Amino acid sequence: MEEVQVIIVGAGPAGLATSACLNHLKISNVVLEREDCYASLWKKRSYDRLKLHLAKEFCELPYMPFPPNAPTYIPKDMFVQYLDTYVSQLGINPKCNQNVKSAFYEVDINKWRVTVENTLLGAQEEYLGKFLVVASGENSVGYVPEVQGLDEFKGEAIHSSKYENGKKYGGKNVLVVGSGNSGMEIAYDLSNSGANTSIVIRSPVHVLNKEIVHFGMVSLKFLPLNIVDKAVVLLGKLKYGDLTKCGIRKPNEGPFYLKAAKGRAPTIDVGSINKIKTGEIKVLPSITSIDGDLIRFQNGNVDSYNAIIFATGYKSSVLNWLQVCYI
Ligand SMILES: NC(=O)C1=CN([C@@H]2O[C@H](COP(=O)(O)OP(=O)(O)OC[C@H]3O[C@@H](n4cnc5c(N)ncnc54)[C@H](OP(=O)(O)O)[C@@H]3O)[C@@H](O)[C@H]2O)C=CC1
Ligand SMILES: O=C(O)C(=O)Cc1c[nH]c2ccccc12
Repeated sequence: MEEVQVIIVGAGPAGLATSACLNHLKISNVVLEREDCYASLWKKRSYDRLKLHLAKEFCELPYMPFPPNAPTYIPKDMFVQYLDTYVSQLGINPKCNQNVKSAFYEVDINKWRVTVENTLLGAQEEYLGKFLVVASGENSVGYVPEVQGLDEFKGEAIHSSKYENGKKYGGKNVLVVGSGNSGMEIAYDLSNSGANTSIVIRSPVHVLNKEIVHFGMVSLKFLPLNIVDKAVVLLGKLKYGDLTKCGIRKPNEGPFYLKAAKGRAPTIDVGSINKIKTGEIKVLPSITSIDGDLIRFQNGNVDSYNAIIFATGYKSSVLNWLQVCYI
């Protein structure tokens, strides 16, 4: 049993940054990580062409700015290098292969008791701490919806977290399901690799580009959110025109409101919108069923596909282990 002031669950950027701040204040802490490395989503479950969508000044962690010569939008590998340097320079010592099974607050001793399975040893370990920080992320477990016939689908079906690049999909009919940032960018990547690409867009979504988002982020320092939302929606309309005829509807609420209130980020266009406009990427409504290699859609379309990439988002795992919630 190890006792510290603060137990941090999750060694992604948020958990690492929390540990760095506590180290700076000389407050004892431990970072527990389920995977065999820190920043596992960045290292193992993100596609090759990924770059941060927000400018570097909005993505740096405490005590370590990006160097002035770093590009404005940091590519994935550079962000991973940055995190490696961060961990070594700020004295962070994440404990990997530590799968948190339960965390509850013991009222008698005023401490959190966290039970962990050491997945290397298969043994159970315990930690006690005055504070618990949940930094296990919103993107913990890939979510794939239930679709009638999916189990017998004749082609390949993967979650977006397993997608690296489009190399092997050239000439294939590929369906991307989901129009969040992963889905839109993967569709673009597939199309660039010569795949006949379609994308399912089932709900309204804001489409902006990174320059408009940057303008919004800077404006938020001076202006209220509803004004910034109006301005960025207008800029989006000037840039892209009316996308409803392409099958992309706009939500009623603004993009920064939706990010702040519901955690839903706008889709940052990296080139897919132009491909949708030219018909290189085909937009489809929800899937109704799958039969062999045939996929049926809500508008009555039926087509044959070689692969499906489910860019349908993630589920948080916190409710699986957090027993008492004082938040
Ligand atoms: N460069 C960057 O900074 C990047 C950042 N990200 C971020 O990572 C996070 C995760 O992104 P992402 O992986 O795109 O996941 P998201 O949760 O953002 O998007 C999931 C998408 O899948 C759709 N969906 C879910 N179930 C179905 C279904 N049954 N049929 C059709 N569509 C469905 C959702 O639609 P609905 O709204 O209808 O549920 C939504 O459009 C986000 O915050 C995103 O912004 C991602 C990629 C790159
Ligand atoms: O990480 C994401 O969800 C992004 O795509 C970048 C992002 C973070 N916060 C935002 C607020 C408005 C627009 C995009 C983002």
